[in-house]
Amino acid sequence: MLTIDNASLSIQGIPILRDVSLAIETGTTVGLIGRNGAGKTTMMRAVMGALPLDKGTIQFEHQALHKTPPHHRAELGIGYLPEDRRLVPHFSVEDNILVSLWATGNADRARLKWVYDLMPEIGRFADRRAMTLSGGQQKLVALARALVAGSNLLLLDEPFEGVAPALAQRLMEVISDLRREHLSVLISESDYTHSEKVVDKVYAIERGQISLMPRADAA
Ligand SMILES: Nc1ncnc2c1ncn2[C@@H]1O[C@H](COP(=O)(O)OP(=O)(O)OP(=O)(O)O)[C@@H](O)[C@H]1O
Repeated sequence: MLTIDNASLSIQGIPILRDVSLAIETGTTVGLIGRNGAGKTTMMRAVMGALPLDKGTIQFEHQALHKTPPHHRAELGIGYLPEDRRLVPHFSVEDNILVSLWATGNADRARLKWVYDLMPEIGRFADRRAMTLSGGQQKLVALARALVAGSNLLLLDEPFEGVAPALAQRLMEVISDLRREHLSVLISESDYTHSEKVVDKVYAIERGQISLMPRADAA
């Protein structure tokens, strides 16, 4: 379970996250919906350890993540799909997928095979350099990289942004299939278009403040 409690964070003295609390129960998929600049990426980066909190805590299982150096995330089974993909252009697709495991010295071939089985289209271009792929294909590769590392928790920052409808549908199928794996997943989106179909609960974020949204089907 991931629990963020009363977390506040500022960048260059400007408050960006204000007293944010959020919980992702193990095996559930949670949405984080907010407009451009609301604080979605900042929140994910705080969980990844790239930005320090001013106050509050981030706990994952029994680990105080806000005190854990960033490179320990792979060991904890935490995978991250950044909004801008961040693939290494000259690396092959497979090396890009495995790069998140190099820090742990654990190039887990079984996990790689599981990802290729989940997304067979990736296996077909595994040897190509990342820079020769389309933007949508690169998004799939970045999701594969997050999945290889993220055996416990996945943070997906706007995975559907700028993706053609057919690929967005495919990404949703892959994310839906993760339910069977008992993975905890956080998906951010600027509106509720895609994630609505795959999430168990949704938080709205606005100017760095977060609230749990009532489910439309709970009325
Ligand atoms: N490095 C930075 N320096 C200054 N301000 C920043 C920095 N990173 C983020 N911010 C500010 O923090 C706020 C939240 O940004 P963030 O990227 O988290 O939003 P977001 O919800 O992910 O938006 P988007 O959908 O546009 O990616 C914005 O007002 C942004 O300008």
